[in-house]
Amino acid sequence: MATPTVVLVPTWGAGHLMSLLEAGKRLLARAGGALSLTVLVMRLPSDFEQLAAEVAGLIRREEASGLDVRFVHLPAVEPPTDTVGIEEFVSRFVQAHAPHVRDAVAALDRPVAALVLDFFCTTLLDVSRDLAVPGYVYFTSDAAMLALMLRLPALHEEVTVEFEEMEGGVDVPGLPPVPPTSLPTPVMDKKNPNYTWFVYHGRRFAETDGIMVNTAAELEPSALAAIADGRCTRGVRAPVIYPIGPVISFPSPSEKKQTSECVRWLDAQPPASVVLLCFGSGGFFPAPQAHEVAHGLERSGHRFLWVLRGPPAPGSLQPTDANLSELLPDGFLERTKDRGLVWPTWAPQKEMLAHAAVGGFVTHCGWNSVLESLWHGVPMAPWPLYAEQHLNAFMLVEAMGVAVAMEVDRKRGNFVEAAELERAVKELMGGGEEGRKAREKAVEMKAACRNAVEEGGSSYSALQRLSEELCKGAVLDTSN
Ligand SMILES: COc1cc(-c2[o+]c3cc(O)cc([O-])c3cc2O[C@@H]2O[C@H](CO)[C@H](O)[C@H](O)[C@H]2O)cc(OC)c1O
Ligand SMILES: O=c1ccn([C@@H]2O[C@H](COP(=O)(O)OP(=O)(O)O)[C@@H](O)[C@H]2O)c(=O)[nH]1
Repeated sequence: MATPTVVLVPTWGAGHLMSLLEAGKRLLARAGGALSLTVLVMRLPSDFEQLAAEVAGLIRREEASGLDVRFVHLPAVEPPTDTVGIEEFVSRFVQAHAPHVRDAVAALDRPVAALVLDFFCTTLLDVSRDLAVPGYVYFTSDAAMLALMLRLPALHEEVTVEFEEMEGGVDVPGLPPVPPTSLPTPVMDKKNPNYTWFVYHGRRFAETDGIMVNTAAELEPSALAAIADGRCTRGVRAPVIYPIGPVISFPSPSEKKQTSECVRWLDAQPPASVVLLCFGSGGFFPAPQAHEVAHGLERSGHRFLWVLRGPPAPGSLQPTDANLSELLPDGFLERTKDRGLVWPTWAPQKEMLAHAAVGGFVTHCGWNSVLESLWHGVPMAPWPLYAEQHLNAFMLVEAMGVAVAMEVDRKRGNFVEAAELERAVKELMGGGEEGRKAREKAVEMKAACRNAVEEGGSSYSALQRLSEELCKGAVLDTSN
């Protein structure tokens, strides 16, 4: 019999595709040759040209890796043109692929052990049901966000006004009461279709055979316990949760490129002396905000490495390389040249966080960035920008204690004043009690992350359980 296959259905964001693929490869390793991977690839619309090229590059690298991973390209679909945001767009674009997903899975020449769907793809649970194949979700973000999404269908009924208008914090079991201003962007506006899609996905998560989540039991014990106990899904069966993280994909030695100039700059700095600022695949600053950051960094007196991107070109969602003379105050680069570097393009973030010179991280709180920071024991100052990042920021400070608080004005486009950045950087890099505690906690989390994925660790064992579960059910024939 051909090796049974696990079918992965990713979406394409930087933090989604790589993460799901890496999780799939770890599952293969645990199955010891008893499973293979099939990845269904959706053709991106023409305005995602740059992203499509990155996805194609990634697929070429994986195909050359010698692992049992096959890529199946799905026929193109007409993208929806009347959507209001990324959440609605991705959900409807994926939904339009359902017949192609069904045909592609039914046509596979090997038994299918399961469909593993990115969290925007829950409409495809209908396909798994139709083909009688187990359906799982891979959740690329944290257990806190998962708890909120599972709780959302009931919260929607209980809270009849906008969350911002309610008294007190939002009740999500396993989390401290969540200030409405820390909710993910789509949850801030109930009339928006993005919100409706989030309620939909939250409801469908409870129908899965299991949810793999990119966290470790030791990082978020309270949120994970609340989900497992059914407190987030009262009245409905609690989904089976597999915390398998941190799932971080590191380049293999053969994939390692030349050392970047920004990493060489770090080589010349003292240990734990540099604050790194980097804002994910989508973060950028217009000139007024860049000026505030520059003044804040200059006044902090600390060494810095600042990854600064400029606004996207018209019709694109991706930041451009920064034009530093347009974005920065006059004379800033000259005045700070002995202790700072502004890097205007994509940066090797994982390598930078691994560097001994980096002592703190001002981050947009994308979950992959958070995990990379914890993996290296680097404490953070949160500057959330979009998606679920405000919730992540809240959890990093209030529940995990690995970050110092920073005031971000969400009503002014997540604006941070120079004086506030200066204060937070001083706290993070030296200064007071809050910074000291965050540094201590980050070191604890580093050990927890590494233990979790080692043989016998909590995430290793969760992946082992899942792999056994999938191998047991992998005799399904979808061909009839
Ligand atoms: C699929 O393509 C993209 C997805 C996102 C995106 O959008 C998003 C919207 C939300 O309201 C909540 C989210 O959690 C979310 C997540 C998300 O992608 C990133 O996912 C990471 C792991 O979950 C991470 O936590 C980041 O914070 C998210 O930004 C965004 C995007 O372009 C920026 C896509 O192309
Ligand atoms: O200049 C950059 C910006 C981002 N990243 C990587 O891109 C991913 C971003 O994922 P995250 O979930 O943090 O945020 P998103 O970009 O999805 O909002 C992380 O692996 C980062 O290390 C990087 O390598 N260089």
